[in-house]
Amino acid sequence: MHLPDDFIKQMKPRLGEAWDAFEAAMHEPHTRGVRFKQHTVDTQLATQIKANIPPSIVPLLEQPVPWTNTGYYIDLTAPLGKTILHEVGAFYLQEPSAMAVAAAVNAQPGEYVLDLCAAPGGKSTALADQLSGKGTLVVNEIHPARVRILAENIERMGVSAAVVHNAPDTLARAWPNAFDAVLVDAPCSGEGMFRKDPQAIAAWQPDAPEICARRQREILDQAVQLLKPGGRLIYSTCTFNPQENEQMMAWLEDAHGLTLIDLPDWPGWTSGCPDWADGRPSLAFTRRLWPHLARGEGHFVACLTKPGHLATPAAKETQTRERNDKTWLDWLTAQLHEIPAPCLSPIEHKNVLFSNELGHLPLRGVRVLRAGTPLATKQNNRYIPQQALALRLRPEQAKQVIQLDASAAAAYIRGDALSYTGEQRGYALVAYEGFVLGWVKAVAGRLNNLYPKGWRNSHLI
Ligand SMILES: C[S@@+](CC[C@H](N)C(=O)[O-])C[C@H]1O[C@@H](n2cnc3c(N)ncnc32)[C@H](O)[C@@H]1O
Repeated sequence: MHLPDDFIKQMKPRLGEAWDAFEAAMHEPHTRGVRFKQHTVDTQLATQIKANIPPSIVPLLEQPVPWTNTGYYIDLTAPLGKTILHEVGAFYLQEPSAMAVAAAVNAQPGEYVLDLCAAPGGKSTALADQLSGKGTLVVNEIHPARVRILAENIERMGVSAAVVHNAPDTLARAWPNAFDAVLVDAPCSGEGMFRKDPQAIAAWQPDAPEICARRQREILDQAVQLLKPGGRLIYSTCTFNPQENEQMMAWLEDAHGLTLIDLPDWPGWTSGCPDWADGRPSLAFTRRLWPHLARGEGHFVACLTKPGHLATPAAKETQTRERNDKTWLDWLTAQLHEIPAPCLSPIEHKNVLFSNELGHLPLRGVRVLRAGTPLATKQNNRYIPQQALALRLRPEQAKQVIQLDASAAAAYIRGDALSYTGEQRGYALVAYEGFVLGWVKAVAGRLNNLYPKGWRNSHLI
């Protein structure tokens, strides 16, 4: 790997004595990580978390990522992306330093949270875990192809969120002062991706930091409008230069009157460098991960508050066709012990019921890819459950659950019918190692496989 000459020219004088260690680390192999769903975790202690992870995955884990309680380092060759459990959203493969961003957001159940630059969804899926189904999570992506990948990951990970597809200024016009927390995981010059992705090196130009900074200022102008007074703006990049980091935060404090607040001292992270901007002490409240100081590719994270006090949400503006429909509620109650709140009053579109994840946010003026996840298809007043509903559920939430072993789980994901000697009849969830795989319809002697045809796969382990 050859670092761009102009990158060396820019960074070497800044890093001074630390340059040699940084350069040596940039020639080491990159790091790789996996983040488990919060609901697999019933303790804060990393050593005990492992006990709640699917047994077949445990041997593939190295040590915990120290700044999160749900992440582990994994070997570059660990085939986690090819497993059945990855397919059904038991975990998300994520670059370890990126895992700190959700910790900085620290979303609280009940909050309105916006992930403004969300695709492919690494941080969105972590924010959803923090909200644990209580609150409103909106994930936005401007790029048409990337928003589809985001929606797929939201569905695969069983996330309670609305997926929207807009430029930030459109959202700011539609939803001013609407969010308790807005995450701007900004498009950046990607210097922290150099080890992992040779294309990031090829795409880097000497003026990349300045070009990216211009775009980041435009996004941040809109992000501030979207925040409630007193709300939090979390900003992150995976790049090293100060134009997109400390200098951007100094600009944000001055241009919009926001105030930087101190972030936790995550092990191995350092404070941002005030001297790389105008020396203001508040820049030390930001955090940086350097690859020569901690195991990760590199990240910058900051959290700021908007002046004012958090107020109550704007009045509800109902534009959706909500269904407090008895047949639907009866059907849901017959299937589930515990019904996720957004599933109670779904939105119907072309005979498919979608969970309603937008809370009080009005739909007018916003391009919505999915107001929620598909729950069921309606056919002659009967409901056929959708895969996305299954993936939102924990096995214990359903009235009928059939546990599968590894070979039956593989057969299910392939799309095979499964023989069955049990007593359950009708729709049931099938689960493997504590995670829901999908729906079956149990009849005498057989489980009819409802795993969607387009998802079936014979090559998973
Ligand atoms: C660093 S990536 C986000 C990664 C994501 N948060 C995750 O954790 O998976 C930045 C995203 O911003 C999007 N983006 C690019 N230009 C944008 C703009 N002008 N406004 C908003 N988002 C933009 C990119 O398409 C990209 O998906």
